[in-house]
Amino acid sequence: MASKDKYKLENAPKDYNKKIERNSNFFRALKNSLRGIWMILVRERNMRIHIVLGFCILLAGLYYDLARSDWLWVAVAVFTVISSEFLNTIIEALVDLVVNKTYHPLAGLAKDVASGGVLVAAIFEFIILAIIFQPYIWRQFGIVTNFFHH
Ligand SMILES: Nc1ncnc2c1ncn2[C@@H]1O[C@H](COP(=O)(O)OP(=O)(O)OP(=O)(O)O)[C@@H](O)[C@H]1O
Repeated sequence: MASKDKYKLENAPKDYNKKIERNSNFFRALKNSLRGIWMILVRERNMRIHIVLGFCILLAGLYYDLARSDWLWVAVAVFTVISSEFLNTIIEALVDLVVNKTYHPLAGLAKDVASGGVLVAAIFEFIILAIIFQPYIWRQFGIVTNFFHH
């Protein structure tokens, strides 16, 4: 495989000599998991966006010196979106594998529902971030109002 096609697994030749076996030790399992994380970062632009956004949120949280309980909500919001993107990528890969580039309404349904899940998670993240950061951002502009105080 040419190096630029390294991450395009769709066209990878089937290697029947390669064995599929259980991960024999912890470190091999860890290596495969890290490879999974690397693959999703390389292949999915949305995942890179979520990660960059996550870092921006981290910096904003440090800047505004969020309370410990706020950090918990922010972490839940960010990781929910990232998890849903993992699930979306798994479903896309499995659907492509099963239908092998042929059209099927159920394939479309599975992909659309998976990507709908990411959208719902992103809306959840937005709501959490709005609730947490609203007072800090408004104060930045001299407006001291906390909509969600009561
Ligand atoms: N085999 C198929 N049969 C029917 N519809 C399909 C099939 N493959 C894709 N689609 C439709 O095309 C859309 C885009 O599919 P694609 O595989 O390009 O996902 P994507 O653009 O990578 O999605 P995402 O942006 O969530 O990563 C799907 O949501 C689905 O509606």
